[in-house]
Amino acid sequence: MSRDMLEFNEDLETSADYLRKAIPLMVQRGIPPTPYNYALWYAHVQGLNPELSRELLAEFPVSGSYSAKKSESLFFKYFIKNYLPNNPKAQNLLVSLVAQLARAVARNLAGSQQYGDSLREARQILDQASDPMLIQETLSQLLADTRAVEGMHQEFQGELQSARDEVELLKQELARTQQRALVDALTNIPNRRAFDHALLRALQDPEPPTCLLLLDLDHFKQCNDTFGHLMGDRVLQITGQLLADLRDEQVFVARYGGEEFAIIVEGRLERAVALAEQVRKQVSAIRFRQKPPASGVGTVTTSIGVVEARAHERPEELIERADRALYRAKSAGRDRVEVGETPAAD
Ligand SMILES: Nc1nc2c(ncn2[C@@H]2O[C@H](COP(=O)(O)OP(=O)(O)OP(=O)(O)O)[C@@H](O)[C@H]2O)c(=O)[nH]1
Repeated sequence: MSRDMLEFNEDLETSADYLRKAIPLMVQRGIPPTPYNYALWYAHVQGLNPELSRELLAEFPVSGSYSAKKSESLFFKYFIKNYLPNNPKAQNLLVSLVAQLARAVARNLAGSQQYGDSLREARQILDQASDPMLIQETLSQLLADTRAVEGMHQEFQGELQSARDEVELLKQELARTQQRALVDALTNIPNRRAFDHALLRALQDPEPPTCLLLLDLDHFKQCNDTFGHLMGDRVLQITGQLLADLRDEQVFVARYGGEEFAIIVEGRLERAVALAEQVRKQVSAIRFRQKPPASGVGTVTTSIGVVEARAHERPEELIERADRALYRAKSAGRDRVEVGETPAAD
């Protein structure tokens, strides 16, 4: 989870406790109970985002004056923009959820205040009353008020529960969005962005060594020109599927872009080279047909550059070396695997 993310997965008791802590802080500063403000101060007492807390306390000191604009911009910064990037559906859901919760809290607060008043009133009467009828009446009234407030709290708990359910739906929606952002739409395998993350992660751990394979389909322009762009897409999909079938704990595959693919192997160079040879052969075995009335059968080959990472090598350096090896494979006639300089060459 990025440190910008705010999570709301506490149980009912804890969330009610957070609200109880947030409200006096808002009252102290004369902050109106708007949805934005509830969300901000709730997140502050939750204490999970020190940056938000710092900024909130700096913008709204006890003696300072309230500004709706400032509060709105903080809400957008910490909730909408960072929490749900590029997902208007989830953003709208979140806004309506906060508004709904704020209404529930306001109702609950007003009810509690009324109950407090009726308790005080009852106490005054009981302190002075000597008439048993009046005492009886006051106690009955108190009992009725207590029941009413109990009911109201139950309703509030129900509203908190339904808010929790909605937050759960929002989280699932967010997870789906994040997942979609990491998958290539045509081949359904991880995309360049996912590859960047995976390579960075792999390089952080020196053991086992990390190898990188860069694959580029040969003369793919010609394939598109002869068989049509749709068939070209199909070839990319088949290649993606073929690579996906190679995946295991140590092998990560991705569409690197266009007609290029990448494979990260967490293991020795020998294993990576063997895998590259296997892929090269499998790709060259792919057959595809022109649409009737044409009857040509197409084949495709691939050139592959393979390198093993050096100690502390940065991703861009490793990619650059794999790219150089790939370029050599192309220059040497294509449909071949070229291995970059080994770590020992340094
Ligand atoms: N069908 C299809 N073609 C694509 C896609 N992405 C890139 N291409 C095509 O891939 C071709 C790549 O061509 P070039 O970079 O000239 O390379 P090449 O023809 O493969 O030749 P070499 O790499 O030198 O062997 C271009 O014609 C692109 O239009 C895609 O998603 N679908």
